[in-house]
Amino acid sequence: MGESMMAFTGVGVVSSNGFDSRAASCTRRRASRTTVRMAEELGDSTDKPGPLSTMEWAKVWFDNIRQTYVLKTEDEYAPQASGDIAELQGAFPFTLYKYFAKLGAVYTLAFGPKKFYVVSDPVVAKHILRRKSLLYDKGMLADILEGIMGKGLIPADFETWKKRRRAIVPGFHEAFLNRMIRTFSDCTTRMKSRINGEIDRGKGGVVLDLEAEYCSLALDIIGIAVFNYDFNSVTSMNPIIKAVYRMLQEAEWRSKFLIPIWNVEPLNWVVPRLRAFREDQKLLNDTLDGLIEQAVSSKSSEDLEQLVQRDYDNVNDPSLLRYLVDLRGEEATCTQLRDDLMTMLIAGHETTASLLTWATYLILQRPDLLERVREEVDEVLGDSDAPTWAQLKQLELVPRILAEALRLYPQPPLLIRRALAEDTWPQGGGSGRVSVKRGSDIFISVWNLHRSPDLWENPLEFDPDRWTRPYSNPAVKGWSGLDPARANGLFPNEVAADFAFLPFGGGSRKCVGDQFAMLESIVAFAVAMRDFDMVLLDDPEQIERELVTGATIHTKDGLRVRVSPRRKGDDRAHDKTDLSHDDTDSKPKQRSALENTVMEPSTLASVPSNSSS
Ligand code: HEM
Repeated sequence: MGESMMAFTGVGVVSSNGFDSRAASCTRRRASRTTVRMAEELGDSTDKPGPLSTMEWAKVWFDNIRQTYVLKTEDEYAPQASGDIAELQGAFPFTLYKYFAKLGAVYTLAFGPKKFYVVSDPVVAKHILRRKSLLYDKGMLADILEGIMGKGLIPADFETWKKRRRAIVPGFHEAFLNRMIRTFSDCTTRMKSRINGEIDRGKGGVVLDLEAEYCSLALDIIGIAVFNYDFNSVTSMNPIIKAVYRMLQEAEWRSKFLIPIWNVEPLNWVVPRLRAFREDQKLLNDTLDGLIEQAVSSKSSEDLEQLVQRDYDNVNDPSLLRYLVDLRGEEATCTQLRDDLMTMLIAGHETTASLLTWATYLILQRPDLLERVREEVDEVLGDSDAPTWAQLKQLELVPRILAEALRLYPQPPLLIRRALAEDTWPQGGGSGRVSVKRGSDIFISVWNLHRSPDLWENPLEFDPDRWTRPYSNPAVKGWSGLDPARANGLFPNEVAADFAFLPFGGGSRKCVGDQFAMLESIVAFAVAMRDFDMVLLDDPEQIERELVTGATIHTKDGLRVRVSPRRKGDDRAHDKTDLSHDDTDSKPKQRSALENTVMEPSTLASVPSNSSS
């Protein structure tokens, strides 16, 4: 099934992922606040119902088959989409948008014994992700990822998740993030030097696949941040890097595969693909085990308060592994630590690379915005390759561009949940209140939410300045609209748009690495835009037509860009072809490409105005 897997603190800024990283002296209060906050995020449900038994599953599937194929009746509450399953493979999230236009903000899809609710409504999304989060788990996503991430945060059972989340979230404290800014700039500088080397060899310009460049950059950064291991994939390739890439591809492939054949143990030794995966997994596990053993052998048990006061500028190993091993009171087995690390490696790698890819793709079609970005970055960072947190906080347009890239290309485009108890959803913009049974599978379509004409002005337009203008639609009952004043931090998040914008999810399962990822992307994007002139070589309309998706959204064959050193002022006045796809005309080109990809505006107009009833 083509569903997807998947998910700033400054001094005095409260992080939205459950951790308030104020001054170090507040640490004890902060630790208990993490627990309180977590309780709040778990919503107003009281107990977490357990997973379904085999007998319960048999009944759910029997009822689905009976309703869909024997009685041929629709769900009592939500319209049902009918379509060719082949149409859904590969382009699944985008196809869901077409059905959204026809059927509204909540509808169902049926395949064999399976039935899915597709939700494109911010009020219902908030209900599921935040208000009643205890009534839902990750369902199919956990089934798919367990073989890769074990009991890491994404597929873990509830008790393990609660314990590990409580340990991991405070690990992204201010001193750690501050130290990571140095890692972001060091790795970005390394990428820059390599590109400059290629440019020199190419006599002034070179054609690069920027998607691959950003992928290497993000891998190097996450390796250092999570387990203090430098893959150095920006400049080299070795068996471990290859194994990581194949593991990521496997996670992506499994997320699209209908039958979980990898759960049939003997097949893992017979099917070549699964056998190769096992070998990669062993290589990677051995490497991680070695790093974990090393960390454990030099363990220095400390309280959270002491850990966040460490002099991160001077420690040899600033990694999350070091923090998790040293954290007193949350001791974990080596296997658990490995699962934690593997989960963060996978969750934090391609997501960030995709964000950088799409932000670059979008800005290269808007020379007017590129000029503004360069003005901002020149003014705030000057020529520095080592920005400070204080400088990063002064950037305004860059974070808005990244937020807008995440709006148009959310990573992942779908969030997956399963109802563990009967529940009735609020009306929101839908045509009526929907009741779901225990065992119902749900896709929250972030792609649809982010492009809904009910929730955004000119939803398909790349308009980073929208994040400065309030927007509301009283017809979507219970939705408080976009209010830039609610964006409490360096970038607009789900709170600013009241769950119409879910770049990092929301509620108790919200991304733990949101601020890390945004800081990383701000550094890399700002430096790349400041220092290079780039020309998009492929036709944006074709790129849009051929989007590929799994856990993240990719171009079909990479983002081909001609890169040369940035020419400033007079130099550039002599040659106007270096800035972007077509910089002779500063009118936005973005809109038409986006419109052609997914849905005609006329179709959009026919989206039932969910809002009226
Ligand atoms: C631009 C980059 C990123 C994006 C767009 C992103 C997006 C997301 C989203 C949407 C979720 C929620 C999934 C759900 O509710 O089902 C999530 C969860 C998660 N993310 Fe991220 N993420 C990014 C970077 C990172 C990084 C850098 C890390 C780690 C260093 C990370 C670690 C995680 C983990 C562990 C979870 C699971 C949390 C839980 O279930 O408690 N992510 N991410």
